[in-house]
Amino acid sequence: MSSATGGDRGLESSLEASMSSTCSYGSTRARIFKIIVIGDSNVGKTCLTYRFCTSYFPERTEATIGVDFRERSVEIDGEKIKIQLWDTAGQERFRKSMVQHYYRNVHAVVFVYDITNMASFQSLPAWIEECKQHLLTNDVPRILVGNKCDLKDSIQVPTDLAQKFADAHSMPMFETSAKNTNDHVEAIFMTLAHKLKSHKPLVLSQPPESTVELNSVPKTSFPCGC
Ligand SMILES: Nc1nc2c(ncn2[C@@H]2O[C@H](COP(=O)(O)OP(=O)(O)OP(=O)(O)O)[C@@H](O)[C@H]2O)c(=O)[nH]1
Ligand SMILES: [Mg+2]
Repeated sequence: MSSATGGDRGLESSLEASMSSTCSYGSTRARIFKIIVIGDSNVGKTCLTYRFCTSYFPERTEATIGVDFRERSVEIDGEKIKIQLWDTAGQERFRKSMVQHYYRNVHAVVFVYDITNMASFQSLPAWIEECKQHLLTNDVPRILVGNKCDLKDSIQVPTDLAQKFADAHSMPMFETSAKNTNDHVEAIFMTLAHKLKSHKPLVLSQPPESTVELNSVPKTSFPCGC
């Protein structure tokens, strides 16, 4: 895992380098998909990305400062793909200087809210607006994830409300728990990876923005299984 905070030129350069769209596995080139994970502080972005990339739930997390990267290589239909998750800071003071980097060459966006925290759900329009302001069009696949569904007694955001919101924004919606081992975290990111993989780049050696053509996301849902 690597991380970056604002003001560090070295890290900024490595950030730019990490944005290339392919990497080598021996003689094979693998496509890299950059997925940004955004949402309010404390919703569980770091835990979700950990769960997918390491299979573990971190016992203790600190508020993310700037952005952390986690990667996982997967094989889909015989093709090696690198999924690069950008775990962004939810706190305004920890994200300001890095925001312009998040949105460059993004292949997909994961919006996260906490199902036990209505305010985190109500913040979603602001996160969507921020994406718009950074010129992310609706062609970039986006999914909505309600986290912490293991906390059944504290639910504040009903599934049907979240589903309506997701439908209104043409996003698939998933409820999950980074804490529970069998709560779809793997399936959620793999669904996204399948979607990205099915969009063949036009020319592999071009920069990502001109090589990946992405279609709009169908309406699907994946409510909490716990
Ligand atoms: N019960 C439960 N707690 C969770 C879950 N996911 C995260 N948490 C807890 O929620 C708190 C915040 O988790 P983080 O992953 O650090 O939140 P974040 O969204 O990355 O926060 P920022 O980095 O500040 O933006 C931690 O105490 C986690 O242990 C979950 O699925 N269930
Ligand atoms: Mg975090």
